[in-house]
Formats: sequence, C-alpha cells, structure tokens
Amino acid sequence: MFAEVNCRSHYNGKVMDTSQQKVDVNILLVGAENVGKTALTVRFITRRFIGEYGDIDWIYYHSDRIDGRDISFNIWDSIYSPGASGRITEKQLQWADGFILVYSICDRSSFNVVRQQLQHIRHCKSKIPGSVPVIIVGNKRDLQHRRTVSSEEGRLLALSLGCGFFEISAAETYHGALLVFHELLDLIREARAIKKETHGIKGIVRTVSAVFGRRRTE
Ligand SMILES: Nc1nc2c(ncn2[C@@H]2O[C@H](COP(=O)(O)OP(=O)(O)OP(=O)(O)O)[C@@H](O)[C@H]2O)c(=O)[nH]1
Repeated sequence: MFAEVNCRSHYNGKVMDTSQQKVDVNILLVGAENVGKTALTVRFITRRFIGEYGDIDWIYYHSDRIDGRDISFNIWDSIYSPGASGRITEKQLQWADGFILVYSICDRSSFNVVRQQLQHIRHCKSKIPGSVPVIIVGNKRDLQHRRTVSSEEGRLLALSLGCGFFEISAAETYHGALLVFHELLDLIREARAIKKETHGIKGIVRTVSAVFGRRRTE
C-alpha cells in the first residue's frame, strides 16, 4: 500500500535513492450529508465546482508531483449514515492513513456529527501508537449570512484534539481544497516518519536485550 522505502538500491547498475519513489496515501472523507464532501474532492482533483453531485460511495484516484515526488492520492468519499459514531466502519478505519472531517458552517448539526466522528476515530485509533492525521474542514464559507458555527468553535475543536483546521468554500475557490489535501499529506508523512523512528528504536532495544539476555544465561 505504501511505497516509500528509505534505502538505496541498484537500478541499471547505478545506485538509486529510493526515497524518491512514489508515495501512496489513503484519505477518508467523512461528515454529514450535503456538507460538500464530494464538492471538495472534485474541486481538488479537477479544479472545478460542478454544483450537483450524486451521493455514491466512491474512491477517487489522483496523482500529482509535489516537492519533486510523485504522490498518489486515494480519496474515499464516503456516504453518511446516521448513528453513533457516524458509522465509520472498521474497514474504513483500517484503510485510511488520514481523515478529512467536513461540516457546513451553516449547519450546526453537521458540526456535531464531526465532533462525534472525531471522538470515534480517536477512540479506535488510540490503540495504535503515534498521532492520527486529521483535518477538520468548515465548508460553505461563501454563505456567511447563513452561518451558525463560528470560526472560533471550529478552530477550538481542532486545537483541543490536535487536528488541522480550515474554513473554505469549495464553491468559490480551488486554493482552499488544495491547502486541505496538502496539509493532510504533510501530516501523514510526519506520522509515518515518527512510526518508522519508533520501530527503529524498538528494534535496537530488542537487539540489545536479546544480546544481554543471552549473555546472562551463558
Ligand atoms: N454555497 C455552497 N454550496 C456548496 C459548497 N460545497 C458544496 N455545496 C453544495 O452543497 C450540496 C451538497 O454538496 P455535496 O458535495 O454533494 O455534499 P456531500 O457531503 O458529498 O453530500 P452527500 O453525498 O449527501 O453525503 C450541493 O448542492 C453543492 O452544490 C460550498 O462551498 N458553497
């Protein structure tokens, strides 16, 4: 699933730095109905806002070259089903490297859904060491006159749980969508680096204790 290998290998007789290999990221978009999950995804991939989107569960694939590296985005645009935890499934939790939680700034109940889904993700992922890459998005910023969730509330929620936060309008600009996905990519890469470091340290500890353990019994 993840093609990043930080070592050197031989290719055509030359040493190739494999840290330049393709990076694959699985991103799950969740949130209540009609908040603009598909609009955000389509905006990021095509730079366009179409207006009306079907409500289907779909994984979009998008490749890009960012900072000299090929990045493959696999974006799961999920359908919301009401219930405790917003019904994020075990399969989705296992699949995702990072999460985008979307609410509409003019729909308070959608903000509450994000709060619930965030708690569910944190609870399920707490068994896995390292932080969980999450971005909270307040969408429909163009509809200021209908706002029911303040920017501060969104920012505070994100801050209290260590997530990224953006208020955007998928309808009006491409830039906001770009920032959301690129920030999440950075968080995912940071989380992977931390995980790799932790595994490295654990490996050293295991080796040292194996050597000393053996000596003690000799
Ligand atoms: N004004 C405004 N409307 C938006 C924005 N983003 C999406 N919409 C509209 O909101 C409606 C729902 O957008 P979708 O992208 O289908 O929302 P969704 O969250 O994927 O909805 P479900 O598929 O039902 O889960 C559509 O009519 C969009 O045109 C935005 O930034 N501003």
